[in-house]
Amino acid sequence: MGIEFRGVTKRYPDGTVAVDDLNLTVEDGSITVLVGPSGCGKTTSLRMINRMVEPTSGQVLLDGRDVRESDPPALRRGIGYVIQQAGLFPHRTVLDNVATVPLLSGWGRRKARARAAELLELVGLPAELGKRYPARLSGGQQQRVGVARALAADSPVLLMDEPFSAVDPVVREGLQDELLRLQSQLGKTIVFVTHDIDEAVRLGDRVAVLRVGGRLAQYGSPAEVLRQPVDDFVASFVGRDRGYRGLSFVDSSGVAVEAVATARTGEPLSGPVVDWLLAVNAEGRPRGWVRPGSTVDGLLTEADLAAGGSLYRQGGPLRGALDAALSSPAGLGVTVDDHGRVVGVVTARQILDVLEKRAELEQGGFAPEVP
Ligand SMILES: Nc1ncnc2c1ncn2[C@@H]1O[C@H](COP(=O)(O)OP(=O)(O)OP(=O)(O)O)[C@@H](O)[C@H]1O
Repeated sequence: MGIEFRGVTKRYPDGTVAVDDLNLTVEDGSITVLVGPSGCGKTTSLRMINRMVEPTSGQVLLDGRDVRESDPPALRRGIGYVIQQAGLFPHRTVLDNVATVPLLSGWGRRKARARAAELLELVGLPAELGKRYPARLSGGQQQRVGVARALAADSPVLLMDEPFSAVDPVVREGLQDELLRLQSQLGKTIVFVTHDIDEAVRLGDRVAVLRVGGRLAQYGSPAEVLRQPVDDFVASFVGRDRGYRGLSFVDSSGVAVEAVATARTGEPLSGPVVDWLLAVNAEGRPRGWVRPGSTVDGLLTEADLAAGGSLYRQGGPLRGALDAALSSPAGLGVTVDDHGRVVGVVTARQILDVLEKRAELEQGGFAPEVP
């Protein structure tokens, strides 16, 4: 179910123009992220979709129909909505929180609770948490309940207003992964508001960058926004290391992975260590590096190793490959397969060469060879 903003302006009674002539199409089944600094009109835009805020002029269309044709309470019941700090009812159990919308929609109590239990499982919460009150959950768990509650409407549209901003960065990453996993199963039309550009590029199929005054600055894929910001505002908003972060959207299959000398932990070394040796365990998974010139008495153990850098999956994003190379004590980024076994290594130099070639092609210097 697509959403379209057509020339939408919102002027609050005190004269504040929160959203100024917004034109934006949210594709069916995609995640569109509204991102921008505080006060740029993200929340106002989101709330005009479910009529919690009415536009001063222009139209918001849901599946081609002006939302003003729908009765607001019915419209809101049919659109999932998740807010910061989950907004759970404190005096209802987790299960009853999630069952709220099905109950409001006239489901019987048993059926609504059964559905709520399924949804808790779907968002990765153990069933026994259903009996608790929200105050007895961690922040991350509360957010999951908030997501489960929004999914209970079983609507094709989900509005999410800074749903993960109150939790710490590690929990937030987990919640983001979970949302992407759910989305790959459910294929909802999601409009997600955040002020965090990293979150925006991680989650969004498309990213709308808004500037203060409620004007759309740029609307495009995460890669476009990072690599081709339309102006200084977008460039500074997406940040200084946007070039590096843009590598998240380039796959590393063009980088030739080279063989690496390895040694097994738990076995003796076969001779003097001249070059860096990658230590692997019996399953072929990397454990760290043996420095050149090291001597090992008896069997190679973890205590003999320099800690390894980050690993990256073969063919995964270039950002991971470059990070693996830069964080490796040997200057060699370790490539692993889907089972975590060593495939080989790459250097930062190889990665930069691939990037330079791409840039030349993109600038139209050379046409790609057609076999
Ligand atoms: N009810 C209101 N009355 C008057 N002005 C409002 C009202 N709600 C929001 N505003 C103003 O409209 C502008 C946009 O607010 P909005 O909450 O949509 O922005 P936002 O991008 O979501 O901000 P934040 O990231 O800080 O939540 C701000 O200047 C805000 O102060």
